[in-house]
Amino acid sequence: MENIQNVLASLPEVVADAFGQGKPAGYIPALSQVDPGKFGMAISTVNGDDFVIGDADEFFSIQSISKVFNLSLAMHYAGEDLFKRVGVEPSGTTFNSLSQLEYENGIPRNPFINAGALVVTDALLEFVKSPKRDFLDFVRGLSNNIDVHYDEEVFRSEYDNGQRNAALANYLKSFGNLDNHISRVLDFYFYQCSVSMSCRDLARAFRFLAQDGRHPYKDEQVVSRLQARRINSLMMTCGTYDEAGEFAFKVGLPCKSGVGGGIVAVIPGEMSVCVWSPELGPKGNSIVGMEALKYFARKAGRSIF
Ligand SMILES: NC(=O)CC[C@H](N)C(=O)O
Repeated sequence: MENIQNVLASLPEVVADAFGQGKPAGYIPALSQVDPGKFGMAISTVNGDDFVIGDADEFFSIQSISKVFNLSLAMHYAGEDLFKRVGVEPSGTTFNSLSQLEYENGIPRNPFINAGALVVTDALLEFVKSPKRDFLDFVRGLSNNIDVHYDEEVFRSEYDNGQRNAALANYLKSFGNLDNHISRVLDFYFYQCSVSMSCRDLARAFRFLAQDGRHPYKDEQVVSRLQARRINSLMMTCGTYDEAGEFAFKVGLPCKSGVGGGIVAVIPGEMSVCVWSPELGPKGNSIVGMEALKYFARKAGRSIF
């Protein structure tokens, strides 16, 4: 493989034309204020090496990337039972779609659309004593960075504009697929989305998925080997919503995106990669981020296919 740092160094030029085609998320006002020209990328290898470029050490809102942490914790505690309440099929709909829930009787298609993440959040609440603290500690441990924090302004902004998520939660509750009070589930869900991390933090934190579930900094399993494989498979088929086919086609790696403009990709057995650039395409995924991953995967000769 061509030297990783060289591939990274060539990226800003490669992705230059992709800027200006999308917009930062507008429906969460705090996110629309982020500088659209930001670009960073980080790689964390299973040997413990980091490679970074651009704004890779700047904090940004992880948004739906948090759904992987949420799912990992819930799978760790609840095991197989979780999948009685949430499916493992791609949805082919937007991440915050309501319509499927009605004809599929309140069982969300997968854990990475908002409805699915709300169910997983509800399940996780059964196992954690101090949900917010435990979640933040978990993510800080995975990234080995105590400075990882939650952003109060983003949280407020989400809460004040969270009518669609509230509708999803109410709908799930009406089908009996939420045990906890709706406001408790939403509060914890918005908290998870409001965590701020850098590309370097996220690349490090996702390394457990590149190394069979082993914690990147502790001598323990985050999830079992089989669970790590399953999480990767869900990222591949559902991690970028109704653009998952396009990602499989063009990038060929398990990916998880967030409307903060971050995308994390996993190369099992080798490394995890995080790219960040806030301008989103119509499906809610970073346009520049996708271009960067496409180039990286091709140049580095990596794909799971
Ligand atoms: N795709 C995303 O990143 C969506 C997360 C966002 N907090 C929401 O619930 O709408």
